[in-house]
Amino acid sequence: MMVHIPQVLTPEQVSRCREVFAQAKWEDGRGTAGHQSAQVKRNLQLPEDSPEARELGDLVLRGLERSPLFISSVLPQRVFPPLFNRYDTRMAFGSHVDNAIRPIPGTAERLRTDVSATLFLSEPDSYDGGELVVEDTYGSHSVKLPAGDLIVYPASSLHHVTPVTRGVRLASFFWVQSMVRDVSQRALLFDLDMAIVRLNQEVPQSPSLVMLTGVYHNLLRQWATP
Ligand SMILES: O=C(O)CCC(=O)C(=O)O
Ligand SMILES: [Fe+2]
Repeated sequence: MMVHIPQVLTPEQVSRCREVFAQAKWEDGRGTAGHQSAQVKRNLQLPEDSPEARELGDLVLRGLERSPLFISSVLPQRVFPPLFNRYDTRMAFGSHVDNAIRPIPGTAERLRTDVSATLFLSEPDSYDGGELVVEDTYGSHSVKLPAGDLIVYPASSLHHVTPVTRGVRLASFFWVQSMVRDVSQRALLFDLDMAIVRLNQEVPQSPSLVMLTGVYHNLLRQWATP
């Protein structure tokens, strides 16, 4: 299940990110990669514990909290502090699966990565290449979104970023531990939630809304580990 979540950041917030990026010290992205992905990763990142990553990470986290589509599709339990990457011309990230467990920087805790996320921060016409390509059982999906938009996809998916052939691709990326670990259960809850929202618009007083909302919460009660 891939979900496109538009406008998690406003154009002003995207501009603030680019302003900070222009002054920041970037480091080799291989520092946070696992053994296999380090071999195919060619990009730059802001250091995890830098004040820049913390300031911009907070912007992203606040954007996520305001997004009903993010909450409904991901059912977040914990969000990894957002990281930021940059692909200059000729940089790319080959095919890999993200590490299942990640230490949360600055804490003794760890997060299970159920959902992976990329928030695009460069306008699509400012660079060529740099598509995020995600494989699932229905084939491969190529994603390049307007600055400020987010894509979420199962962290279990093989994915890669194609080489940037012109310009610079900037993004935020992070992982989420979901209250519902199983992707097919999450997808069912998301479909049900969207159907309830639609029915509420089409037939606002429908008695079926009460029953369907009950089914939603009772499924969540069975499947969620809050
Ligand atoms: O840059 C992206 O869109 C994805 C980055 C990624 O796959 C990773 O850091 O694991
Ligand atoms: Fe990845």
